[in-house]
Amino acid sequence: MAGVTGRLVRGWCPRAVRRLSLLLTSILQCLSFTFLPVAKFTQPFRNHFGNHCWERRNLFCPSSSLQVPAQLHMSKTAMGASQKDFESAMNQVKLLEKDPGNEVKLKLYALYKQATEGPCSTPKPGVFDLINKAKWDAWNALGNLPKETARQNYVDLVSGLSSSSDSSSQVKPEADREQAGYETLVMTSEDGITKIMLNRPTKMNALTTQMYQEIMLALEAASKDDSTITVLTGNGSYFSSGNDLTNFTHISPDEIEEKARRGAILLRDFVGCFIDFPKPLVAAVNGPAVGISVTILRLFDLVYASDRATFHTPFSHLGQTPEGCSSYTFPKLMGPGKAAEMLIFGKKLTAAEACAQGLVTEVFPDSTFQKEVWTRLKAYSKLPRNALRISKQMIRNHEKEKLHATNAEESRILQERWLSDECMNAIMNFLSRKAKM
Ligand SMILES: CCCCCC/C=C/C(=O)SCCNC(=O)CCNC(=O)[C@H](O)C(C)(C)COP(=O)(O)OP(=O)(O)OC[C@H]1O[C@@H](n2cnc3c(N)ncnc32)[C@H](O)[C@@H]1OP(=O)(O)O
Repeated sequence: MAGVTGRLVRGWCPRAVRRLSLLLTSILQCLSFTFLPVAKFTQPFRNHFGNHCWERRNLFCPSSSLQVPAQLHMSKTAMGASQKDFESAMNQVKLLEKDPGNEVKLKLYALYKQATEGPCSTPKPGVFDLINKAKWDAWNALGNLPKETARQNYVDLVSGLSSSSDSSSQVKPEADREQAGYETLVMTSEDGITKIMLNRPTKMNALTTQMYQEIMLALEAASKDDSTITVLTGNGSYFSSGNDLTNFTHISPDEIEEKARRGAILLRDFVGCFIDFPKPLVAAVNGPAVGISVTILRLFDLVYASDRATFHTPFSHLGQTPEGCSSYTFPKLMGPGKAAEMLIFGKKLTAAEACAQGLVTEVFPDSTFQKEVWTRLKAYSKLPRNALRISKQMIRNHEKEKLHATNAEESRILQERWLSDECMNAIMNFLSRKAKM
């Protein structure tokens, strides 16, 4: 990478050098994937390389396997909760049906640490270690709060959560329940359908690193909830404009290679979630789709599109290469020639063309799109849940291994592409296009 940078810098005018520096500090923020906002501090508990399972237990109760200090084994006093109450609260947390949200999880974490270890005395994590820093800040903010009080507060907090969780579980399953804890998505469950809506309409639902993470979290939750069908759609005029190109900002030159490596891991995990998703997965493509939001469509079981939608994969224009398993799925679906037009030459398809190629299942007039799609899906969601799930898996299992291998290879190749001059220049052009107007 140093070679590429050196080559580029030599012979450039100062303005170009500044632009290069912007670019280099920018490229592949999609790679700064651990730089999640505090709200997503659950991420470290994810097994990146494994089976996409989330180990929430560790967050709520970070030391469930930890020996409780002897001095905590005391009976309930006027001061507060007994050790038994505390342990029972820890168990209750693990049983919570509804995610209490990251703010509450931070509080639980802090109180737990204070109750078991006392005031925070560990070194403050670095400024870039946002997740651990958020946890450290929450713990440190408790100052010298006595262990007993922290324990009581923990028990009280969990008790409040459990009662609100009880009352929410009495809500009729049909009720539209918006899931808390997402900043870039709106996730709702209604009529046996879990809807994940991309929610950055002013940016055409361009996918930020946070969004990739939240989509993975949402899919994980949807795979386990009691819904029959999961739907991905977009808020506003676009389905999604693909990878957010401002992800490629604020990265220093010496970080680039490492961030590219981590970016490839995130890409592989993100696409892996779609390959492995166990229930019927539907895309309601409400408007134009670009890049990765097009390629992953072949991993859905149904793709319903508005007649206003278009399908565009301008990878070559961006100095990049196909992902989302499209280098395997598109030629298989539409033949190598049509796939080449899309994936190599960036030909944009209309909804009708995408339907003719088999990428879209059915096209609806934009004016009736929402009504027709949701009526159809509500009817489907009443079909026997397990039969749908098993049938989906029977269809998908044939090619799962091939899909994972393709996904790994595409991610590896993109990792290299992100470091190329072609990719840097293309992204710089996009970022500077408004300035040129
Ligand atoms: C872990 C995964 C790693 C990534 C895997 C690889 C993924 C690859 C891809 O997805 S490649 C595709 C990347 N996307 C694009 O190239 C699209 C870029 N955007 C556009 O071409 C246009 O914005 C448009 C055609 C989508 C819409 O054009 P228009 O109708 O003229 O609107 P604006 O351009 O004014 O857009 C409004 C507003 O949104 C911002 N925006 C739109 N798309 C993106 C984007 N992809 N990245 C960043 N920002 C985007 C645009 O800048 C405007 O913002 P502003 O009003 O200027 O603040």
